[in-house]
Amino acid sequence: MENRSVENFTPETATTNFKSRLNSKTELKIALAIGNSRLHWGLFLGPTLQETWDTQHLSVDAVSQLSEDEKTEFLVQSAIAPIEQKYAQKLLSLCTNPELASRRAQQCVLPPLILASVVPEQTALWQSYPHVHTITLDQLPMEGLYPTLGIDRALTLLGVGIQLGWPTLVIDAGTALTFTGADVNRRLVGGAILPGLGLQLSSLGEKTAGLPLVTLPYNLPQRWVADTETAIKSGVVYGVVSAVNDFIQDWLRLFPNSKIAVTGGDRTLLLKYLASTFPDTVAAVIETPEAIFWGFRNVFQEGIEF
Ligand SMILES: Nc1ncnc2c1ncn2[C@@H]1O[C@H](COP(=O)(O)OP(=O)(O)O)[C@@H](O)[C@H]1O
Ligand SMILES: CC(C)(COP(=O)(O)O)[C@@H](O)C(=O)NCCC(=O)O
Ligand SMILES: [K+]
Repeated sequence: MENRSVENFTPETATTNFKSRLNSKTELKIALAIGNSRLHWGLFLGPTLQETWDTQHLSVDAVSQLSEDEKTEFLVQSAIAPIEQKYAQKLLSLCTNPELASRRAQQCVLPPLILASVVPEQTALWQSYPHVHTITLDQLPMEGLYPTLGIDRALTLLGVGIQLGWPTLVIDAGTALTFTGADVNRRLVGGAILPGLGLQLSSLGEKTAGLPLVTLPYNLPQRWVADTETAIKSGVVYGVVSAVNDFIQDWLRLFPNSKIAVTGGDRTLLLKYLASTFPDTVAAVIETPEAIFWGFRNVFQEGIEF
C-alpha cells in the first residue's frame, strides 16, 4: 500500500507528479466527506492522497434556484476550483469542447466525486455532479455495523484500523464527539455519541437567556471560576476531557493493545486539554487528521468501480 501522507508531501514534487500523470485522468478521484459542520475534501491520484481541504456547506436555497445546467456548472466549479488553484492547472481546459461545464463534463473525463455523507440535504445537492458515487456501509469490509451507524464513523474506523492496526478506537472531535471501536476481526464493538465541544458551547449560548456565546479557549481554563464566560469554558472542557479519558481507559481495559486515534476539527484543542489533565492517557493517542481519507483509500483499493 502506498503510504505517503500529506505531511511529507512537497508542493513541487506533487505538482510535477500531478501534471505528468494528468493524462491518465481516470486515476484522479475527489473524495468528499460531508459532516454536519463542513465539507471535507481529499484529492486522490491513484491510491495516493495528494491534498485535503475543508469548505462550507453549500446553500440549499441558493442551489435550488439554479437551472439543472447551472447547478452542474456550480457543483463542478465548487469541486475542482480549489484543485485548479493549487496546481495551477486547468482540468476542464483539457476537454475538447469549451462550452458549458455540464456539456464539457459529459464529453471529457471529470474526476469522479466519491461521497460519504451524514447530511442527507447536502448529499442530495451533489447528485447533480456529473459523475458521483455515494459510499454505503455495506461496501465496507467490516463486521457488525448497525444500519444507522454514520458512514463517517465507519469509514474513519476502517481507515485507522487498516493504517495503524486493529483493535482500534477512533475519537472524532467534530460537530458531535464520537467514540467508535472495533476488535481485531474488524468487528464493531460499539461506541458513543455526545455533543462536540463547539456544539456544547453554541447550545448553551443559543438555548439559554443568560449565557453568552463563547469560543473554545486556547489553553486549559481554570476549573473553579467566578465569571460566567470562564465557567462555561470550564464546564465544557473539564466535562469533555473527563469523558474522553474515561472512555479511553475503559476501552484499554477491554483492548489493552488497541490503537487510539483522534480526528475532527477540534482534535488539536482536545489533545491539548487532555495533555494538561491526563498526560498518561494522551501519550497513547495518535492524531490522525486524514483518517477518513484512509478509509476512502481502502474503498478505492477494494476494487469497487467508480
Ligand atoms: N475553520 C473552521 N470552520 C469551522 N469549524 C472549525 C474550523 N476549524 C476548527 N473548527 C472546529 O471544528 C468543529 C467541527 O469539526 P469538523 O470535523 O469540521 O465537523 P464535521 O465533520 O462534523 O463537519 C467545530 O466545532 C469547530 O470548533
Ligand atoms: C454521529 C454523527 C452525527 C457525527 O457526525 P459529525 O459530527 O461527524 O458531523 C454522524 O456520524 C451520524 O449522524 N451518525 C448516525 C448515528 C450513529 O452513528 O449511530
Ligand atoms: K466528522
